[in-house]
Parts: sequence; structure tokens; C-alpha cells
Amino acid sequence: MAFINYVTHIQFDFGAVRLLAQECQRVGITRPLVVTDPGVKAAGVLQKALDALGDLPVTVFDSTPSNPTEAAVHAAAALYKQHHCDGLIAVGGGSAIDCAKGVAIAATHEGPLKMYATIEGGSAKITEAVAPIIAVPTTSGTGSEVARGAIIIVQDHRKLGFHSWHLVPKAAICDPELTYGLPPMLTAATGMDAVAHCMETFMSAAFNPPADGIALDGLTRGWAHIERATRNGQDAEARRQLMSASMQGAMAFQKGLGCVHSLSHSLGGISPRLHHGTLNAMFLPAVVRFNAQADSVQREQRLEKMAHAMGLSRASDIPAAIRDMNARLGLPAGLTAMGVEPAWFAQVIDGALKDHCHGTNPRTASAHDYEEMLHSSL
Ligand SMILES: NC(=O)c1ccc[n+]([C@@H]2O[C@H](COP(=O)([O-])OP(=O)(O)OC[C@H]3O[C@@H](n4cnc5c(N)ncnc54)[C@H](O)[C@@H]3O)[C@@H](O)[C@H]2O)c1
Ligand SMILES: [Fe+2]
Repeated sequence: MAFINYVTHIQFDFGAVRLLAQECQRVGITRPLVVTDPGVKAAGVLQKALDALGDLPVTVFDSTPSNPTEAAVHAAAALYKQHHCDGLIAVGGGSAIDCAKGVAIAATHEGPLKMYATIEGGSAKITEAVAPIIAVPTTSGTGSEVARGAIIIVQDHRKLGFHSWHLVPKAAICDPELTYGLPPMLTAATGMDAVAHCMETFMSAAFNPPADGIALDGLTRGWAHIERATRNGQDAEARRQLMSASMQGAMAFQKGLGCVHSLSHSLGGISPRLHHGTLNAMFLPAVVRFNAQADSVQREQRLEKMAHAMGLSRASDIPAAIRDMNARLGLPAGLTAMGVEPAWFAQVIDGALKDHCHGTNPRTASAHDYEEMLHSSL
């Protein structure tokens, strides 16, 4: 069955952060908890959001870790309750936005967070009681500002997905100016997350032609501008296009993602210091090669369409083009350069097989297939 849904109210423009107070009023948030992280604060980006909130009584939680944890979610939820907040404003990358989504659950639902995780059958337990969220992305990567999912490391160290349409932010404020100060390495790594979303969901077999169109267009924009934005963070047009690619990837991945993300979720749970987008950039070439054999990918000429969007003449050139792009962006050459050890692989594969993205890859991966992908990504 095809399920197609586009729900987020989006303000997308240079300077759009100034609409924050207006959006709070529209959504009905009068006492927000702002969820952010130390890097966003140090970069002066948090202050822009606070300035835009004027005299609203604001509480700030600024301790979101990169790869948010259940402990951070509970600490922020305690602050939310203590200050009688009535909604969340996430200012940051995927980590701050997903942390806010976790708080939106924890502040309004009982019990440990893992009860609500997708693989624990928790999606149906997330009700409309969830606190409202306004998301202000400051990276161009995850697209979490328009997505129904949150990725959080729960107390037993698994990095789990939480999915509900109730978690989709009530408003997204996409202001490319907020990303001007994002350093080159993070621009490249988060940008490759956006590219990975567009590619993976486009390859996925679900019938969702609108999502396919959005993903392919997002890939075109992201691929054409990621290098420019990495080389010159002040390149307004490149920042705008990359922010759109990020948003489009996440609008489209309602189709589901695949083995790139099942591997990077699993590995990111084992070693939270590994950046999600960088891991995806490492896995993409191997997964594209693996998916080239999938019936649906071949029948619908999906790799040919991706190659066209990337300005390549042959589908078989895609894996090498991704590796070349990673090198030009200054990303690591492979998992070894990131400090990943083959001794971890058994645990990575176990987590990948159970991940919520495993089932939507266009070709079912066995443990052996995952092992090959990991070895060829070293
Ligand atoms: N919910 C989803 O749909 C979804 C999709 C993909 C990934 N994710 C998750 O999102 C997380 C990663 O998010 P991310 O890649 O956006 O990185 P991030 O949010 O972890 O941020 C990375 C670093 O960049 C800094 N930073 C952010 N914006 C900045 C700015 N404008 N200027 C200077 N520094 C800035 C932060 O302080 C942080 O140190 C992972 O946990 C991943 O699993 C979620
Ligand atoms: Fe991702």
C-alpha cells in the first residue's frame, strides 16, 4: 500500500529565523523550551533565535550531545516540566532536533523511552499528546525538521529510531544564513547525509512517485552544491540549495531508507563519536553497488536516473563518483581512517539486521552481504 504524506508548515528564506515569534503564536507555544547544543551556542546561532523570540518567557537546554541520548532527553524533559513549558523549539542540527522530539515524547508520555521505539512496536504508543515542536535547522543534512522520526541512543546503548506523524514539527524555519558558520568538515559530512537520504530513498522500492520526484530533484541540488558550500561557507546560493536538498531528502524518505542507514545507525550506537553523515558517505559506494542487482532498481532504471541527476553518463560510474566526491570534500578515505575496527563488525551487523531501515532496502541484505559492505568500506 502506498502511503503519501506531506505535512510540515515551512518558512524557507534568508533571514526566516525572524519569523520565530510569529510561528510560536500560530502554533500556540507561549512558554517554549529551546533545545540546542554547545556548538550552536558558541557559533552565535542560538542568540539569533533568542533575539527573534523577543520577550517570550524562554527556558534553554543547551547540553544536547552530538548523537542525542536518553539521559539528555530526560534532563531536558525535567526542565520542561519545572518551567511549565508548552512547546519546544529545536535550534541545531539533527541532534538538537531529535533531542527535542525525544523531549516531546518524554514530557507527555510515561515510562522509559525505548517503549516508544519503532523496533519495539512503540510507534502506535506515541499519541497526539506529544508536545508541539518548531524546528530551526542549523545544518543541512538530516532534514529532521520535516521528518516524523527521531534517532536517540537509549539507556542500553542502542541507537534507536522513533517514528510517528505526531512527531513532525508543527513548523520548520529553514534559514540558510544560520548555516554560514558551519565549518567545512561538518558542511561536507552533514551534506553527504542529505545526499544519502535522496539516493537511498530513491532506490527504495516503495510506490511513492511524489517522493521519487522530490528525492531526485534534491539529489541534483545537493550534488551540484555540496562542494561549493564546503569550500566557501558564505556562498549564499550554495547554502540555500544544500538546505533545500536536506529538507527534500527527509520529505522523500517517508518511502524508507536502506542499508547505508541501517549500518550507520548500528555503528553510531556502538561508537557515538562517529558522525552519522560521514559514516553514510563511507557506506554509499558499497550499497549502491549492492543495490544495482535489485530487480526493482533495474526495472525502473533507478541508477541511470541517479547518474543523470549527478551529471554522470553511466550508472556504473556512481560508486567511484561518490568516492571522488568524498576525497574532494576532505572526508575520510574509509572506516579505517575513522578509527572503526573490523572486530566490531559482528555487533554492527547484528544491529543493522534489526534496524528500522533494513527492511526498506530494495534488495534484502544477509549478514554476509553486510559483512562485504563493511569490508569494502574500510
Ligand atoms: N530524525 C531524522 O530524520 C534523522 C535523519 C538523519 C540523521 N539523524 C540524526 O541526526 C544526528 C546528526 O545530526 P547533524 O548531522 O545535523 O549533526 P549534529 O546536530 O550532531 O551537529 C554536529 C555539530 O555541528 C555543530 N553545529 C551545528 N550547527 C552549527 C552551525 N550553524 N555553526 C557551527 N556549528 C554548528 C554542533 O554544535 C555539533 O557539534 C545523528 O544523531 C543522526 O542519527 C536524524
Ligand atoms: Fe541520515
